[in-house]
Amino acid sequence: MSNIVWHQHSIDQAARGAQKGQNPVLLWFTGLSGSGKSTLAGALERALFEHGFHTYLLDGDNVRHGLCKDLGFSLEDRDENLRRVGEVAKLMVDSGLVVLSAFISPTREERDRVRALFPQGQFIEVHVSTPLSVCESRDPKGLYAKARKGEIANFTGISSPYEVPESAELTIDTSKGDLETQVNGLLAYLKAIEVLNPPRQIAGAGI
Ligand SMILES: Nc1ncnc2c1ncn2[C@@H]1O[C@H](COP(=O)(O)OS(=O)(=O)O)[C@@H](OP(=O)(O)O)[C@H]1O
Ligand SMILES: Nc1ncnc2c1ncn2[C@@H]1O[C@H](COP(=O)(O)OP(=O)(O)O)[C@@H](O)[C@H]1O
Repeated sequence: MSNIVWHQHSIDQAARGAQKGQNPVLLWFTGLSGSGKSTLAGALERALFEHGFHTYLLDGDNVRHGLCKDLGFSLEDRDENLRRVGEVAKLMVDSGLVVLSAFISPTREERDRVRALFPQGQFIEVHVSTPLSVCESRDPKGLYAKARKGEIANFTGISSPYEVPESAELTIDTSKGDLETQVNGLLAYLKAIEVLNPPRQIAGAGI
């Protein structure tokens, strides 16, 4: 690595964000399987998209079909999964996007490693805190039933740990309230931290 020097290009993250009329951030949804990460992140992305914002949603199930198709669910493989996702999310934020991600991301160390890739305030951890009992009763993919029967090894919450975040920016339990209220709460948060209402002018660009 010592022979590789960072090349600073003239178009930077601030310019790309300003062109899109937004301040780029990463919204990191973490929680048990079935807690509602994909549903919440998907509904928030739709609301942002419909308001004209430029977004991208990285979803665990989808990323594991391509970029991370070689990885399983040991703690080492999850670490590598989240390392790759963190780096991809960083590039996407650098491109000026509002990035959303939906990964179980079961350990504090993994989540903090991704957080450390970003300046203060740009990584927003959303703990989807729906209790295990509710996630298990939902079981939309039948995975909990299989895990209980021992047919899936290392299943989060059953035979593999989930470490509850200690300092998430937001916590949402999807067994309480409705999706619309939860999405409105997220939008209000993004508005309060000025992701949604930055100046749109690019100084000196003549446009
Ligand atoms: N052993 C085991 N444990 C947990 N989850 C499992 C497992 N095997 C398969 N699945 C399915 O994979 C989805 C989780 O992938 P992630 O990339 O989000 O996991 S991780 O962040 O690397 O821990 C997860 O998707 P979600 O239900 O959307 O969370 C499951 O459908
Ligand atoms: N906000 C919500 N309110 C009520 N039920 C929800 C909500 N979000 C998800 N669900 C239910 O939970 C199930 C799992 O949601 P999903 O988004 O796939 O979770 P995850 O991505 O965390 O695995 C869905 O099929 C749905 O029935």
